[in-house]
Amino acid sequence: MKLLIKAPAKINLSLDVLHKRQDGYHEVEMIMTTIDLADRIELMLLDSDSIRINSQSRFVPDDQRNLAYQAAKLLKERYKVTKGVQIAIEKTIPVAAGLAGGSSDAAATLRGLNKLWDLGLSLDELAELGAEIGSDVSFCVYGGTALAKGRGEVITQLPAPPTCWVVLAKPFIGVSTADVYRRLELDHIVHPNTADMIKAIEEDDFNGMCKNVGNVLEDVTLKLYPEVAQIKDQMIRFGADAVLMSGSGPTVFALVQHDSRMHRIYNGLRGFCDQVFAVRMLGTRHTLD
Ligand SMILES: C[C@@](CO)(OP(=O)(O)O)[C@H](O)COP(=O)(O)OP(=O)(O)OC[C@H]1O[C@@H](n2ccc(N)nc2=O)[C@H](O)[C@@H]1O
Ligand SMILES: Nc1ncnc2c1ncn2[C@@H]1O[C@H](COP(=O)(O)OP(=O)(O)O)[C@@H](O)[C@H]1O
Repeated sequence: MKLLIKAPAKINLSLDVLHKRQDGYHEVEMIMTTIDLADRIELMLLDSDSIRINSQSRFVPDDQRNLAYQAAKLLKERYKVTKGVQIAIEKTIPVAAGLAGGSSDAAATLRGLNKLWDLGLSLDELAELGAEIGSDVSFCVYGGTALAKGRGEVITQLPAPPTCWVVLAKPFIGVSTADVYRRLELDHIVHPNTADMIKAIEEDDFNGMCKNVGNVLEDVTLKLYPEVAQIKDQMIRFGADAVLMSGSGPTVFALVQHDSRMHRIYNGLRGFCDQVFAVRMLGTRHTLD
């Protein structure tokens, strides 16, 4: 038996850090949404008691370090599953880019194995397990649009954001999330207005959404990699309605309503960046079937 599952990337429409916690993580408030840029995960049932993993990407580990492997191992141990699985990952989401590709692969593996191994778990139960793998995995289990609090695992669903294009540009660098959080100077943060961003989404107010994008990690990554700021400037010059770095970066995204401007930004950045995509946001949450 085989299952094919899509694992979509996320962007952070806003990302605020409230304080550093005793456990070393940061207390966050983030508005996250899934986009139509996805890895494909193929799960094949094995009768032997093993987890095998492969992907063609040279940037992704082919062993127990892979987050999809960790998802399978967690389910297998927690629910004493005696069957195995072969996990094949076809990467499209850029790696270490602030788009949660690894977290989404893990979340898709949790959703898929729930079915393949016939575990009967709810999305809430899968999201709780996901938090043991990484801070962004719980959100990725649900997908859609949400407010994420705690270290990222406390999820409140929101409606789909106003319709627009998302043009993503990834420079030729990868960023370590841990390093970016470590360098964040908590006393010098300009906090985004999360409440106003939620209001804009709830009222389907595109201009309000654009006005309230903000990411406190942006300054840290911009200082380390000036090319990220250059991409932002170019997107603005090409007519973006709003521009922001996603997560810890280095991917930058533009929100834009008009098709002609989307094309101008996309064509203007191609060749200048490692990878460029023009996609839509995915409004709806995942379901279990
Ligand atoms: C910044 C964000 C925004 O969505 O995403 P990415 O840029 O990674 O996509 C997330 O907060 C990243 O989530 P994720 O990548 O799952 O983080 P984890 O694996 O749990 O943690 C990696 C490291 O980041 C730091 N970390 C992460 C989350 C958090 N709330 N506080 C932290 O300080 C910790 O140092 C941790 O060791
Ligand atoms: N399935 C996976 N896909 C991508 N990266 C993975 C995966 N499993 C483990 N990783 C590791 O996780 C790190 C962060 O990957 P990723 O989730 O793409 O980035 P980000 O945390 O910036 O969203 C990478 O350096 C990679 O080695």
